[in-house]
Amino acid sequence: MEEFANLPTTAVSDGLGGKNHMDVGIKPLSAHWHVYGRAFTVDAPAGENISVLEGMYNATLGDVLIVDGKGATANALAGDFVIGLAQSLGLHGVVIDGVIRDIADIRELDLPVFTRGSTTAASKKTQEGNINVPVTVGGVEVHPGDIVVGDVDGVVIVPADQASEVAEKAKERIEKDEKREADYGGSPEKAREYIENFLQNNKK
Ligand SMILES: O=C([O-])CC(=O)C(=O)O
Ligand SMILES: [Mg+2]
Repeated sequence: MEEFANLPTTAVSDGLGGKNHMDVGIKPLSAHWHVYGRAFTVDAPAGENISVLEGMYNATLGDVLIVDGKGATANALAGDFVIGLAQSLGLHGVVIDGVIRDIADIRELDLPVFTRGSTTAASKKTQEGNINVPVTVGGVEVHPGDIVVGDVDGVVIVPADQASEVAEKAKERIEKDEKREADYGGSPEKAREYIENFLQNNKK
C-alpha cells in the first residue's frame, strides 16, 4: 500500500494499461492534493447523505471513502462540517460521484476531496443507502478494499489483487520517463532528435 503514496495517477494508469480511471468530471478541489488508500465504499441515493456518514463511521484509518452519489448535482452530499468529520476520523480522502458545498473552507482542510463540483443546496436526510458494497463511481467498478489513487489528473482504481504488479509497472514507467527526460529534455537539438526518432518509428 505505501508504494502508492508516491505514485502519480498517470504512472498508476500506465501500470494498469490505461484502464480503471474515473470520469474526467471527478477532480480534486485543490490542485496539489494527492490521495491513496483502500476503498471504503458507499452507495448513496441522489443527494442523500445518511450513508455517507455511516460509511466514514465504519471505515478504517487510512481508507478513502468512495461515494457513488449517482452523479447527482442538485444537492450536496457533504460540506465542510462532514468533510471535517472524515478528517477527524483519520480517513485519507473522499471521492464523491456527486457534488458538495462549502468548498472554500474544504480547500483549507488537509483532507483531499474529489468531486464533480459544488452546489449551494444542502444534503437530504430522507433515504438510507448501503455501505461496504461494490459500487460504480465515475464509470469505474470499485470493490471494498481496492486501492484508490487520486491527484490533479483524476482518480484511478487498482483492483486489490493487482496491487503489487501495478505498483511495480508504475515505478518502471517513472524510471523510463526520467531517462527519456535526461536523454532528450532541455535543448532544441535533443528535442529535434527525439521527434525525428519518434516519427521514424511511428509514421507509416
Ligand atoms: O448539509 C450538508 O450538505 C452538509 C454541510 O453543509 C456540511 O457538512 O457542512
Ligand atoms: Mg455546511
